[in-house]
Amino acid sequence: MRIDVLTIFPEYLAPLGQALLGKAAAKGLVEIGVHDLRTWTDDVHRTVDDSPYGGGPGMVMRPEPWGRALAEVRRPGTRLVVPTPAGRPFTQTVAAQWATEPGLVFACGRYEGIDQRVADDAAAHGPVSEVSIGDYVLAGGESAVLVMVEAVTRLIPGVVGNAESVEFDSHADGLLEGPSYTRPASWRGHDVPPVLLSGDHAAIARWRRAESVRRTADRRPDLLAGVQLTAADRAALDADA
Ligand SMILES: C[S@@+](CC[C@H](N)C(=O)[O-])C[C@H]1O[C@@H](n2cnc3c(N)ncnc32)[C@H](O)[C@@H]1O
Repeated sequence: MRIDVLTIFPEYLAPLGQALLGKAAAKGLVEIGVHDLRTWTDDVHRTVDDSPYGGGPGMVMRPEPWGRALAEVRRPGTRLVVPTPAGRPFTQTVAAQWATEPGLVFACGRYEGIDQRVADDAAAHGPVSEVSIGDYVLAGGESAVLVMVEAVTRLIPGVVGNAESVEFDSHADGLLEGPSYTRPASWRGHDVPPVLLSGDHAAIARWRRAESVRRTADRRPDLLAGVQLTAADRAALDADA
C-alpha cells in the first residue's frame, strides 16, 4: 500500500518510520511519503491560511495549496482521507476496508480546518472520507493520521507477525477482547483463572468468548447492538445479572 500524508508539520509524522510501520516499510508492504503543504504555496511567506468568510474566530486553510498538492500527490482513484472532529467515526470496520485499498492520501488540517471546497472538489477524482477519531478536538490532523495509519496498516497481511494476532483483537468481531494473563500463575495473591491452565482448548475458547461478551456489556454496551449474540453469550450475561 502507498500512503501519502500532506501536512504543514512533516516532522510530526516521524513515528511513521518507527516500530511496526518501519518494519512494514522495510519489507516493502507499505510505502510512505510525507509532504510539506507549504511546497505548494505561491507567496514569499508560504501562507496556507486566511480568515474565515462570514467572520468568526481562527483561520481556515486556503484551498489553492491543497488543490495543487493533491493534483501532484494523489493518484486518480485513490481515497483522500480528511481528518476532522466533524467527520464520520473512524472504526475498525473502516480500517479493515481501507487496508484492502492500494493507496491512501491523508490531508492534515490545522487551525479551524480546511476550506470545505477541497474535499468537495477532490470527490471528482476518487473517494473522499471526512472522518473523526473520537468525540474530542485535537489541535491538528497529524496525531489523528498517526492513529489511522497504524490501525490500517496492521491489518495488511504480513505487517503483524504471529506473535500478535489481529484476529482476536477488540473490535475484530464487534466485541471487546477479554482479559489476558501470562506467567506466573499466581502474583501478589491474584490467581490466573484456572480454566486457562486446564489445557482444555474448547473450555478456554468458551471462557474467552464469555469474558469478551461480559466486558463489552460492562464497558461498551452500545457495541452489543451490532453483534449476533448466541444462547451461550446470553447465558454468560445472565450469570452476571
Ligand atoms: C482545531 S481542529 C478544527 C476543529 C473544527 N473547527 C471543528 O470544530 O470541527 C484542527 C484540525 O485538527 C484535526 N482534528 C481535530 N480533532 C479531530 C478528531 N477528533 N478527529 C480527526 N481529526 C481531528 C483536523 O484535521 C482539524 O482540521
